[in-house]
Amino acid sequence: MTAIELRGVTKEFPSVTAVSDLDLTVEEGEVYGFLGPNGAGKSTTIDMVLDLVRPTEGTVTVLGRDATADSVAIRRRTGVLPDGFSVYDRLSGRRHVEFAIESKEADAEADPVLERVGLLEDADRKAGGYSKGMRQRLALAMALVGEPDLLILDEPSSGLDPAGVKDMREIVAAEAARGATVFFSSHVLAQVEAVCDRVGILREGELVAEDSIEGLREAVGDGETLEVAVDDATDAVVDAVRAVEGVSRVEADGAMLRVSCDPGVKTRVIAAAEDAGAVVDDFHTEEASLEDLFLAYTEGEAAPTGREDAATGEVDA
Ligand SMILES: Nc1ncnc2c1ncn2[C@@H]1O[C@H](COP(=O)(O)OP(=O)(O)OP(=O)(O)O)[C@@H](O)[C@H]1O
Repeated sequence: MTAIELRGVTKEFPSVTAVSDLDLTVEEGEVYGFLGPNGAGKSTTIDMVLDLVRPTEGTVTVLGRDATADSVAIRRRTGVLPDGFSVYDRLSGRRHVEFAIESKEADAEADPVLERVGLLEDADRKAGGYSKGMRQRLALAMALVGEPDLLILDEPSSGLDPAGVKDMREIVAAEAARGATVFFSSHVLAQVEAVCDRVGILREGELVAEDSIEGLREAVGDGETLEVAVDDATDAVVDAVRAVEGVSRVEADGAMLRVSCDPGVKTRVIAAAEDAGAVVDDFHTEEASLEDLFLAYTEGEAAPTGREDAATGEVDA
């Protein structure tokens, strides 16, 4: 069974098409990162999965059920951490979790889940006095109630300090290990890289890439940057390196050369620099960061070749 399946889903608002003919499949047990720039249609997609918004066209199936017809049953097996969660100021943290237990009719106690998110000591305080990070931990606690089959986390690390981000990452890993599916939308790309098996990148309502991070790196192609520390990055050295086959770009910053090149031409780059009179002190390669990949897929003409294949999921990981 797939956890989330969208087929030909379009959502038109009066002035904008937020999601356009979207096909998306999230397998059971998968941690799926959902990325895209502002306004790409991520929240609208999540809202359709949760039946808060109805598609103009297409079908949404969640945990094997129709998202519209069976929304109550789906909600009972789904934990949601919404973007911009607001607390009931006068209720305690514990009361919030109890409320989640009651509304899901879960056979669960509040304290273990409060402890899991690090809020047990503050559980009896009014949530109105919680810090932003504490509110986010509370939202996560409510999402975790009743061991849901599907966790939908919209910007889960928002407002969390580094310790909170680490806790959240460990909780996502533990939930996945227990067999839950996690659908994770985020702008914090390092988070996505750390926890997700696969990512989908949405752009103007369409899925422009879907693969493992590794697969996306390969699809982008020239994902490698070689940093070479030399005694003196003269014009002659830069020109010699630029002339090496497989080098697409060279930047000189003081005594540091940054070389964008195909994998496998490293040795020739170093040799060319030395032949041109440079003394190479040190070198190392950097893989394309997720930021680089994200920009490559979402910014205008810079979209990489292979994107069309990636969009149909045909790029091998
Ligand atoms: N209720 C609505 N009425 C009209 N337009 C809407 C509505 N909800 C969303 N939109 C529009 O649909 C498009 C997609 O918005 P959406 O909130 O889904 O994007 P997003 O990827 O979640 O963005 P962000 O990262 O900024 O939260 C935007 O152009 C937005 O203005």
